[in-house]
Amino acid sequence: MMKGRTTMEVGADGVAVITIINPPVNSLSLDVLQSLRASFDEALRRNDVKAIVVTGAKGKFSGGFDITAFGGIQKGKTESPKRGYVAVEVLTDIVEAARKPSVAAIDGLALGGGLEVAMACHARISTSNAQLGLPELQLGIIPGFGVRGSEAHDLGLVDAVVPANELLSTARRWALEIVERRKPWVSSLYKTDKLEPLGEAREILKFARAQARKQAPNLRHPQVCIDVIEEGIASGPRAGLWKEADAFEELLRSDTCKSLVHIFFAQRGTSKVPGVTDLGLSPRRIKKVAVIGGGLMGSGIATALILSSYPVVLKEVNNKLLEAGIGRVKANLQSRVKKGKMTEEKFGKTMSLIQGSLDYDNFRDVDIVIEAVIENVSLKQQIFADLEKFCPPHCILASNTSTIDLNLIGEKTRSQDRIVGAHFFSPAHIMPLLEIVRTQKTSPQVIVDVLDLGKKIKKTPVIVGNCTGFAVNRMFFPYTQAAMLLVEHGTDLYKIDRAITKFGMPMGPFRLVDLVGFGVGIATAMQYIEHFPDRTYKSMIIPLMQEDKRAGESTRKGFYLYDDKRKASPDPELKKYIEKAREISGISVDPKIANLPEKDITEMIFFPVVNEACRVLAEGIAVKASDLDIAGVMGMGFPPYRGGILFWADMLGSKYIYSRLEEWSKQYGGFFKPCTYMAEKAAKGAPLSSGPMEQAKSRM
Ligand SMILES: C[C@H](O)CC(=O)SCCNC(=O)CCNC(=O)[C@H](O)C(C)(C)COP(=O)(O)OP(=O)(O)OC[C@H]1O[C@@H](n2cnc3c(N)ncnc32)[C@H](O)[C@@H]1OP(=O)(O)O
Repeated sequence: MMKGRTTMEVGADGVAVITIINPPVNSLSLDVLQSLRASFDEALRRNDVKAIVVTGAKGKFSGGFDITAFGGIQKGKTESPKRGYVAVEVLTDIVEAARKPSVAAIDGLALGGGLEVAMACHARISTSNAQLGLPELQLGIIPGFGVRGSEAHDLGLVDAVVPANELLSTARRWALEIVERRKPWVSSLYKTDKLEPLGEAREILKFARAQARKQAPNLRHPQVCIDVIEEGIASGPRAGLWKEADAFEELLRSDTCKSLVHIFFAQRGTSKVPGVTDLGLSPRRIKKVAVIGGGLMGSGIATALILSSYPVVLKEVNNKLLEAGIGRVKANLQSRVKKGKMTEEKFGKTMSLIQGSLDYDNFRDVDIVIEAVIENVSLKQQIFADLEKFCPPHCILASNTSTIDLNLIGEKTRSQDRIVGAHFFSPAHIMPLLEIVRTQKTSPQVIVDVLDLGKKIKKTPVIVGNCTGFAVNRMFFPYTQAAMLLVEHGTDLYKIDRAITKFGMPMGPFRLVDLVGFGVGIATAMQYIEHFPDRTYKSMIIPLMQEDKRAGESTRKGFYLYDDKRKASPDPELKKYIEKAREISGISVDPKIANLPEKDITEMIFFPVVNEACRVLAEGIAVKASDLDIAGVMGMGFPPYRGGILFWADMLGSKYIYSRLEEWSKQYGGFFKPCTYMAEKAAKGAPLSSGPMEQAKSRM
């Protein structure tokens, strides 16, 4: 079956309009490229065609090369096109070198290969809002940036910006004016007016290389991108094109590219949930939201909502707390103003969307309530019973709890079908993940509504089942515990944080505990001790430190010491707490663990996380492995270029991970014991992400 095509219509003015058609984003499949080539051949052959306009159907120029084709090439199922086929043969030798001029008419988007098609034309006309960019670095290939049409005009990337309804007529006229030599006939490939002399260019590239190394030390493709640019500048455009073709072929097969392409589709796949999103339900419109609790989480959630233009009622129990809550929202927005991301006018408008309240009077017309009070079961039960009385019967009742069973929260109501978890990650107006927790009674309509709200406030929603810690906190509880175990057995704690940040996490486990605060750390550890006693590593390090009034960054002392600027530095005093903790647990320093190489540190920290992710998958808490990959990337900052926790694990192989965990569990105890699911996968040499073998008893 053909995957996309182009059409060509020749007008009385002698302009052939070639339209790319491949919904939903007019991506450039090989079929589209073949057809583009055929349309160009025909336009060049026909005597009634003087000039060409290239555009995309339904207001989108093109979203770039067809990413779905990458998977086939990477797995060796489909052949990749001949070396240089796209960039040299089609775009340069047919489009750019054509005897008749072409103009790109760009609306919506021109990304990646889409922008390259536009660049191969001899002029570009765009709408002011069109999105132009080369986002390929995000896929592990080259290169990457993006601008809007009007900015592209300032940069000289497009030649004119016009309203959408004048786009085609302007492009046609422009194309004819090139024929008549009233407008310049420009080949982008040979343009040099923005290039510095070679020596200077090399200095700039050297600087760019250093910057890229600093920002992305684990990534090779940004460096390759710079190599290709240098080749183009030093040896000429065609040499650059061929180097690009070779680099593309190589990078396409890299683990980084495979991981990032996986993340691209996994992210879009989180909102596809069998039995929920395939029932034909449309999301109901949410006009007004209430948030209960103006603490750190509540104020962050309220900020996220008003930033996306939702009117919000923020409820607190007294004036003082209410003022503090609204003050936090204000501070969140002010920080955007300071960074130049928000104008004063927009600040005022956004703040006007929030209304404080001390009672439920303003709850009579809200469509969803998000409760974000402290983690106290009876308090939450009371709130939900009140909500049932004061809110309209259609209103969704959501809780931001990170640990408490939702069935328990809704126990005193008859509204179980509209109770749902909306678990945000702190800071809620910044972190991109939203865990939507459903119980067996939550109605699909409610889930569809919350999914839609999540997307509207620019979160990536992941739907999970109800259990202690849900998906993210549950998968990652062994992250800190493994770190404590290693320290008690002799690894230097700062070495652990260094190894883990080198791996690509935004911060190591100790820096993270400092940030979260020891109070929260101990409270959640208690939950794990209660619910997963067989595999919780109990260390006294944190409680001992807390007794000494060290409670993390907020007290300026935790595993690190913090100065006025929140800069962390190691503290030699920690030794005494670690030694005391060892005394209590009866553990002595193991020379092997004291001298662990970084690779082993990383594995001993992350394989228990993989193990727990397997349990979450086997229990049906997540619908599919890729949802857990996204949850870890968006909620914990697991490096996307490693594809997410289970994707990464599968690259190492289930057998290897299982054997390492087995070995450690014999030496260091049940904390490392591989779960049954992993044992079964390893025995068959099957990928961990392949899902439960028997129908898992779904907890959703
Ligand atoms: C040779 C070149 O250098 C190589 C390349 O061109 S590589 C490709 C470069 N292009 C990109 O990276 C763009 C990737 N796409 C995007 O950023 C976004 O999808 C977008 C901005 C185009 C649209 O975003 P949005 O409107 O939010 O819709 P979104 O849900 O992301 O996409 C809609 C659908 O189009 C698909 N899609 C988007 N871009 C695609 C592409 N380039 N190829 C194939 N499918 C694509 C998505 O998978 C999704 O499919 P689904 O409905 O089955 O889930």
